[in-house]
Parts: sequence; C-alpha cells; structure tokens
Amino acid sequence: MQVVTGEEMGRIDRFTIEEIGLKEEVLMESAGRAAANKIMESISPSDNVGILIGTGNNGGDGFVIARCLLDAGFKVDVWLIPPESKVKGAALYHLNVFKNSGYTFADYSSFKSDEKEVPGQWDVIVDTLLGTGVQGSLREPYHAIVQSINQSSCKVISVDIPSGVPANKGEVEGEAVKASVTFILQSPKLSAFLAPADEYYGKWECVDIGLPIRAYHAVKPDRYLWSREQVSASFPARNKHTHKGSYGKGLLAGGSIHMTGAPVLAATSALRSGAGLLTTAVPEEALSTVASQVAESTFLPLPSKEGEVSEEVGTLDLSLSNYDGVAAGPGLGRNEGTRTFVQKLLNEVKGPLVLDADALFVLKELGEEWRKRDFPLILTPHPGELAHLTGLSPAEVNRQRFSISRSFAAQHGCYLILKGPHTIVTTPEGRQYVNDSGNPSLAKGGTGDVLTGMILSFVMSHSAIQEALSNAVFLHGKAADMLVDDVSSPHSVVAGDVVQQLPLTFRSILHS
Ligand SMILES: NC(=O)C1=CN([C@@H]2O[C@H](COP(=O)(O)OP(=O)(O)OC[C@H]3O[C@@H](n4cnc5c(N)ncnc54)[C@H](OP(=O)(O)O)[C@@H]3O)[C@@H](O)[C@H]2O)[C@@H](O)CC1
Ligand SMILES: [K+]
Repeated sequence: MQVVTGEEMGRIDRFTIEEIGLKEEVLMESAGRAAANKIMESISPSDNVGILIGTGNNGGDGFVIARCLLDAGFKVDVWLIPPESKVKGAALYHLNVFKNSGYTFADYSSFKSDEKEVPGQWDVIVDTLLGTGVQGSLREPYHAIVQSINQSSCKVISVDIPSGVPANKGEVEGEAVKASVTFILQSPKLSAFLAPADEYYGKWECVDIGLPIRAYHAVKPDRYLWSREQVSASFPARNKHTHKGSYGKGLLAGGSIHMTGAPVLAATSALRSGAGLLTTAVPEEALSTVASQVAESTFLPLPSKEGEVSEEVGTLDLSLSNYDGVAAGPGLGRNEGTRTFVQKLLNEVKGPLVLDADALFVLKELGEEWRKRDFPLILTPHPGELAHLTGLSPAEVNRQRFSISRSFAAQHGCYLILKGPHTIVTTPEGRQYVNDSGNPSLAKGGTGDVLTGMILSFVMSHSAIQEALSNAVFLHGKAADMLVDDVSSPHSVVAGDVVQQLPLTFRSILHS
C-alpha cells in the first residue's frame, strides 16, 4: 500500500484524468460509491445518518455517498454547508445527479443560529466537509460545525481525511474532526502516521477507488505501508538441511559497568530472533554480569577504563571481518573509547553494521569519515538521536519525519530507522516503509535494545536489508501489541517481556 502527500495524490488524480482519460466525475462516482459501501457495512439501517457536505471535491464525494445510502433505504439528512452557488466542477455535477435522483438537501447557510448544532436524533455523522484541499486552520462556518460534531455523541465517519486535518503534517491547527472511523480514499496520506494528527483518524481503512496503477508509476511516491502479509511473504524459512552457521555469525557490542542490561536485552533478542551464532562484546569490567545472563552467547572482552570501553580497543585485532553482521551501541557509554571503537567498526566490519544508542551519539564527532562505507550501514535513531545528528530539534524531526529521514539516508548512503509511533525505514535510495504495529507500552527503556538485537539477527538471515529492517520493526511492535491485547497492560510491559513474547509473535505471524 502506497503512502502519499496531498500533492502526490493530486498529481495521481490529474494524471488519471488528463493522461489516462478517466473523467473526474467518473472517479468521484467510484470514490463515493466505494466509500458508501464501507459506510453501509459499518452502520445499522435503523441509524439516523447526517451527511455534512463541504464546498470542494470531498463534498462531491458526499453527494455520491448520500445518493447511494438513500437509494439503499437508509435514513439520511443531507446538509450542504456552503451556499449552493459555491459548489463547482465535478462536485456540482454530482450535486445535480443527487437532485435529479429526487433527493433534497438542507442549505446550512440559511439556517437560524439555533438550528446549526448537530441534531440530537442523529446516530451517525458522515464527514465530507473538507478533504486534502484544506489549508490552514478552519474558517467559519466549518469551524463551528466541526466543534458541534466533536461535541456530539454520534459515531463520526470521515471520508478520506478527518476535516481540518492537514494531509502532510502532524500538527493540527485549531479544530478538526475527531473521527471514530476514517475511510481513506485509495492511499493513506502522511498525516495518518504523524502525531497528533493520527489520533484524529480514529480507526482507519483504505477503500479502493480504482485509481490506475500507471498513475502511481508516473508520480512515484516511493513510500509504503509495510503489511503483515509482506512480513510473512519475505521472511526466510528455516530449512531442514541447515546448521547454526546458516543463520549468521553475529557480533553484538554493548554494555558498560552502569549499563549491563542493554546488551543482555539485545543479545537475548538476537538469539530469540534466529541468529545462529552470537558473540557479545562487552567491556571487561561488565563482562561477568552480562555473561551470567546470556547462556547461549560466546563473549569477547573489550579493554575497559572506568567501566566503559577504552581507547586501547583501537589497537587490537578483533577479527571484525569474520562476522556476517555487527550491531553496536546499547549501553556502551559515550566516552572516547566508544568513539574509537565505532570508528574501528566502520573501517573493519565487512558486512551490515547496525549502530544504535551511544554508537549513534558519537557518530556526529566522526565528521565525514563514516559516509564512505562500502557495506550496508544501518542507523536506528529515535527522534532525539536524529536531532543530535542533524542539528535540528526533536520537535522539528518529528514534524517532518518522512522528509528528514529521506534526505538524511540519501545524503549519508545509509539505511535509517527513525523510531517512534509509526517507525519509518528509509533505504539509501530514499524508498520509505512506514510501520503500523506497536503501542505506547514500547515507550520504555530497553525496548530499543530489543529491536537492535532483532535487526542484527534479521540482516544476517534475510537477502534484502530493507525487508529485514521492516520485518524487525513490524514484529517488535506486534510483540508489544500481543502483550497488551492478551496478557499485560501498556503500563506494565517491560523490555524483557517483549523478548519473551517473540516466540509467540513469530508463531502467530509467520506460521499461521
Ligand atoms: N484523489 C483522488 O483521486 C480523488 C479525490 N477525491 C476527493 O477530493 C478531495 C480533494 O478535493 P479538493 O481538492 O477539492 O479539496 P477539498 O478539501 O474537498 O476542498 C477544498 C476547498 O475547501 C475550502 N477550504 C480550504 N481550506 C479551508 C479552511 N481552512 N477552512 C474552510 N474552508 C477551507 C476551499 O474552498 P473555499 O471555501 O475557499 O471556496 C478549498 O477550495 C479528496 O480529499 C477526496 O475526498 C474524489 O472525489 C475523487 C478521487
Ligand atoms: K472529510
């Protein structure tokens, strides 16, 4: 499923109309009809339905939906919010088709002020006020009507986008419809994955309105939602005639005297995720504590000073080219030793290298050197870490998660996993895959370490790096979803629970 900006949707729309020759009125009929079918499945014939229609093409969809529901025998009131003279183009065409079908609408602009509230007898509101064409905060009379919708106890079904929510941004200026359900036309817009706009959508589902695939090829949004089906399809099987070496020899480097839990979580997660052989590299002073908690790993002691890896690490032969994959960072600390160590990894690892947490932090101090790597480099920052790397604020990173990730990955030739609700995986070529699993239980120390372990394991077993990364992100979120749905609460989940939940998660997604 492709994810688009409002402008990209508009270009796809125009290409369909101008180059392919599908008339706008026909497109609107398909869109409205597809949405109407979904709406009729989600309400009861006894419901009183109010359909609120705005001035643009979203309103045009509303006329099609109203006609379909009335033809099917539903009890529907239709309110046109702007004066009729403001309706133009394809929307006007469908206004006329609606009228010629024998139906009528109420003219909101002629209502007395006490008639403008959403009536108490409505059970369902269909919001076709504004779509992707909204600019800035809502003007009157939309502002007042949206306030009234949000104060009502109706089930609110938005079409395409909750009215007032911008297509491309997470911030919502002023009022916007808080939908119970949004039926998105064809492709989700960026705001479905950006906070706080995502909350306004309620539950959402895409409806196929039949936009031709050629129009997508012409516009190339190159942004996708990574689905459960894609996880199952791309996940490598474990074959009968294989041995531990078939699933990768990985190195996980992390830990320091005050952070022994991070490498334990990452290492156990890597092992639970299928790694064949794992070596865990830990500064000497922390080694015994870590080793006592991970029975299945071998260990590589790193020279240490004051509990953290020391600069001496730069002079040692660690045979780093012998590993199929290396991940470093969890709990390492941020001293000079970590900087020297990360530089050494960048120079000597001849396979995928995953840098997380403290390893990311020191990257900024390495100047331009790290951009020259010939092997895949995978960075897994949360917004604060990407802010540190880019010199932006975390709020700015969050505001433009898609575009900042894309330019950063392209500029540095790396894979970037920007964590957070709706984690985004970006390839060096700029293709983006957004994730939709996970919940606030993951907002807790250690869950990132678990993800790093999964990523290390998956980059060694998958043939395509992007698939490995997207699968790790999806299953990590899914494990948290299963915990919250079945056994725990968002408050109580700890990172170790996520590791414990991996076996059941893999079973349910990969083997069912
Ligand atoms: N993609 C597809 O293939 C298909 C898309 N389709 C549909 O088209 C929709 C996009 O249509 P669109 O471009 O006409 O935009 P839309 O939001 O309905 O109206 C824009 C108008 O609203 C107004 N307005 C703007 N900001 C405002 C504000 N802050 N406060 C108040 N008013 C404001 C302003 O008008 P004004 O009031 O200035 O005259 C502006 O001109 C899309 O979401 C989907 O539903 C389907 O029909 C077919 C297939
Ligand atoms: K809408």
